[in-house]
Amino acid sequence: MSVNHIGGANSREGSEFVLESVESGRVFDQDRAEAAVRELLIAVGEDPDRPGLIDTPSRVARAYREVFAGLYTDPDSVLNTTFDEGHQELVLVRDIPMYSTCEHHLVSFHGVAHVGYIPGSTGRVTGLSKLARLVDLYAKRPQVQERLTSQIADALVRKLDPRGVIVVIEAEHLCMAMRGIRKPGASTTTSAVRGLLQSSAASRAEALDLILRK
Ligand SMILES: Nc1nc2c(ncn2[C@@H]2O[C@H](COP(=O)(O)OP(=O)(O)OP(=O)(O)O)[C@@H](O)[C@H]2O)c(=O)[nH]1
Ligand SMILES: [Zn+2]
Repeated sequence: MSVNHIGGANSREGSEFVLESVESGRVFDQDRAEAAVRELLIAVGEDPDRPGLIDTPSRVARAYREVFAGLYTDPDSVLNTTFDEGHQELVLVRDIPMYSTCEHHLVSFHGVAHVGYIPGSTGRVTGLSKLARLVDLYAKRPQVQERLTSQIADALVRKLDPRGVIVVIEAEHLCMAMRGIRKPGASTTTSAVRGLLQSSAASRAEALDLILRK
């Protein structure tokens, strides 16, 4: 058996990879997930043995494994590539497509994330793609939008020691669109600001202007 923190600690004790949750230490269990989906189909009044559904439990289990892949990845491993550019101003990646899963209803909320930071005194920066990887990692967990936003900001603070961080997420929650209150098109915006982008209204306004500019 081996434990795989994708992109992180990766030990091999056999031929099979086991995905272990970074937070809980529990592993992804394909058989258990399949059994649970089969039970759910029965519970809603379906016949899981009819031809159209026969492969659905294993398919859904594999899909969940992918949708929750961020549980098995160490966030600190994502920002391991850093380089000193001496850059002291804002670095901002806008409109990063984001798909996450609402932990209350296990349906998608999706939209875009904007991630920016002002490097620390050393001017150390990270690869631009790493910002999108960080969004992906935290999005691919059972989430609420507020926590997702904060976790991205806090990981950047931890790893880059920046002067400031700003994360803004705009998303539509399918649990509000396809059921419940049924308000398709309603959009939720959350932000997390740290350091200079929290303490300086002028710096924050400048960053927000760049983020929200169409
Ligand atoms: N703050 C926050 N709320 C969320 C998020 N995702 C879903 N929710 C809300 O979580 C709440 C769960 O409320 P409950 O009353 O326990 O569940 P429910 O009966 O299904 O609620 P309704 O969706 O209003 O039908 C709902 O109001 C959802 O809109 C999120 O990311 N952040
Ligand atoms: Zn929900």
